[in-house]
Amino acid sequence: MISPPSFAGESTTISAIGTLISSGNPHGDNPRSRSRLIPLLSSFADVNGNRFSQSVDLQDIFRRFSFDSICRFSFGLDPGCLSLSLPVSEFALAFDLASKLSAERAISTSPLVWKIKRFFNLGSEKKLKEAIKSVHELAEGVIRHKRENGVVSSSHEDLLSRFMATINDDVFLRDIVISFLLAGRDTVSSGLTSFFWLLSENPRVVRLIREESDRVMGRENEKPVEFSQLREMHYLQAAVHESMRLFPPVQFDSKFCEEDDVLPDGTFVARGTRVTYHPYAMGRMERIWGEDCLEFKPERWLQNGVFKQVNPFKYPVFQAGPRVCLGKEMAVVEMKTVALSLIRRFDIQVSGSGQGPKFAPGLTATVRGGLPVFVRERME
Ligand code: HEM
Repeated sequence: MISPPSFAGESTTISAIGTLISSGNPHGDNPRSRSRLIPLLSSFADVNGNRFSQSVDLQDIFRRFSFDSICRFSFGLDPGCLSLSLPVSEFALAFDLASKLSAERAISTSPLVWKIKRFFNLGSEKKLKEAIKSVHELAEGVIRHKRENGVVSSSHEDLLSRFMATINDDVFLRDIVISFLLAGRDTVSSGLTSFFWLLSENPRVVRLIREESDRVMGRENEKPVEFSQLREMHYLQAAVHESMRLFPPVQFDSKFCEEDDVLPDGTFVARGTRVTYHPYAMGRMERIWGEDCLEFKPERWLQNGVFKQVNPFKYPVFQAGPRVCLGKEMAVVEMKTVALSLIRRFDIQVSGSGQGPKFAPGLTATVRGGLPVFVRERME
């Protein structure tokens, strides 16, 4: 039986994430090539620290971060997408294309259209087939690399090694690699991207997060946050949850009914029916969240200053019931650690903000055109 992704323990997760945020050179290679989140954003921040200068696509940076992070955590590999040169990862590109084309299938007017294209190997279906082939080859490469480097039997530190120690089926292992990339990469970067858009519109929330973290960690403390400190930051926890209420990374999700069934409210669902739950719509329903449902208000999650979790069926951002997200805790810890390290260090302003983000079709919410921001060293 494989343990869920939090097997390494939250404090281990934090230290692995911390390496990606600020470290130079974990393997003794060229420090420039291993620059991470803070050095990368510093390179875009205004040198005098007193005005905003060039803009950078924060969504792209977060996608690179979460790709490096999930590869390290799940496969013990480091693709180095956060290097200062912002290298293009073949794996990430093929993966993005396959996700985009799969999502476009779901919104096509009739499944007949893509089925005909697939049959004749035409247009988007031809491209999808090629992208899937690349993803498969690259995922198989990850497994081969681990076998050749002999890390499987000695190290169980990453998830893939754990699977490889007990499972010999290469197709199964390949699908594990792909599932974890899909589940853990774009979701976290999407959550962070929307959070920074909301923060840019709500400086009051930034101020309160800073005040809370200064109280817990000390104003001048530049060390990475510790897990015990993170647990004390109820306002930050509330702000991250509130952000995903309004902008859930998985905006909607469908299931197909295997047998005739009846929903708890008495609705009959025939076998084969597609049933969709919609966290994006639910997060904006007055009936569920009250009259102020469209406001970004972390306080709604606090009772006497303490974060209060809500029923996952009211807030199905991570699904609910037996198929709830296995990486939920890790994802929230990752988001809080990254957000905090940037909020404490930089002032980040979305360029041309005012309009809400517009999303591109995809399996996870992706802002069309990215999230251009200006960065400067923190002023207050
Ligand atoms: C903010 C970040 C995340 C969000 C919003 C999120 C959301 C979700 C949702 C909605 C599902 C259900 C999908 C479905 O039933 O079709 C799911 C499943 C899953 N997630 Fe996450 N996820 C996040 C991050 C992660 C991370 C970082 C990992 C791994 C390290 C992960 C691993 C998984 C796995 C393995 C499943 C499948 C569980 C199963 O089917 O039993 N997730 N996630």
